[in-house]
Amino acid sequence: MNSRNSDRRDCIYSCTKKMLKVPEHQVAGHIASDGKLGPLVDDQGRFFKPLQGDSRGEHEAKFYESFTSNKKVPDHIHRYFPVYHGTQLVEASDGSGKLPHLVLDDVVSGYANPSVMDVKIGSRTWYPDVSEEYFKKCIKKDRQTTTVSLGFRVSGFKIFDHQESSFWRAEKKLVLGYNADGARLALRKFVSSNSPADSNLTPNCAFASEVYGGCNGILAQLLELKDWFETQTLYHFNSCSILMIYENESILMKGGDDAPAPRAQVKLVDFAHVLDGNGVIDHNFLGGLCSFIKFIKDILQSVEKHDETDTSLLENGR
Ligand SMILES: O=P(O)(O)O[C@@H]1[C@@H](OP(=O)(O)O)[C@H](OP(=O)(O)O)[C@H](O)[C@H](OP(=O)(O)O)[C@H]1OP(=O)(O)O
Ligand SMILES: Nc1ncnc2c1ncn2[C@@H]1O[C@H](COP(=O)(O)OP(=O)(O)O)[C@@H](O)[C@H]1O
Repeated sequence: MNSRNSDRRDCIYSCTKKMLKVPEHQVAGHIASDGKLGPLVDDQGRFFKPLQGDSRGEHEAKFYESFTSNKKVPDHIHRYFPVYHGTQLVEASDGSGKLPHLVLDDVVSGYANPSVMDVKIGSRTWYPDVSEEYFKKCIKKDRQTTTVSLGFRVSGFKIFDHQESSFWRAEKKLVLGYNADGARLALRKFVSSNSPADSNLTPNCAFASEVYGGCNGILAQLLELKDWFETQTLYHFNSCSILMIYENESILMKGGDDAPAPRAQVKLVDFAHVLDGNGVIDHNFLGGLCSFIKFIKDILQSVEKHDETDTSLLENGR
């Protein structure tokens, strides 16, 4: 491919003449490659998600409009959602001309080398009144993945590999084939410093305490979300994902004067299937979230146990 063609593929100009690119850190969903329709990002920290057909896009835009102005949602919960900046006509990634896109904050834009994981929450991705065809498609995938058995499934992830100074991306086919052990291993691998590419290595969970643990870590954020989900009856978050993001360079610099915090973040994304809660708890999301939290807690406990054993061996001079 000559460089002009490759420039055309990766860089698309919007109506405002801002350079838009295929997101480097997208880990799941529809991807804007090979002439397909998918999200784009600019260099100002904005994420442009094309409104999907068959009303899903309109539905997601309506959710953001409602959620953004909903005074019943506490401020500390708003921070778990990407900031919404309305919709905008943008040159679509599939070359089909200008299409409406949701304009969102790009939640990974502040990171140089983010590790990112998308986990779809809930023990079912279908919901009442969907078409028979959609129901069948969803239930098939829900049974084939850990959605039914665990109440969540890993949809995709990438890790910044320090040894190689490059990103390692989990293969989508393998990720969708995980059973409970596979999901557990992926969650351990996500916070490990040993080579993700080597499937024979046991993940060392070197970053687990800093990323999953601590008062600002992933677990604390998930627990804050759980608190809200235990009482909120405003929305039902069908087929919605939790994104986990952190930067591991900062952890490796620990102890250094300039060492920044790992900035472990939880964000919720994908609201194409959100329904009104109608005064009913979102049991599907809440149940999945509790199960996911248990997996994260178990990893933290196993790391703490390991550290305690090391300390007692040292104290006993062994
Ligand atoms: O197209 P597929 O089969 O990859 O399915 C998409 C899912 O990919 P998956 O293979 O489960 O990781 C995809 O899941 P992720 O975002 O990858 O977790 C979505 O569920 C997507 O539907 P929607 O945009 O939320 O309405 C799904 O898209 P639709 O097929 O519903 O358009
Ligand atoms: N606001 C955002 N900022 C950065 N990345 C995002 C944002 N929203 C979604 N993503 C990335 O795009 C992926 C797919 O998003 P999603 O909304 O689920 O799309 P789809 O509807 O195609 O499944 C996520 O896994 C994440 O990597």
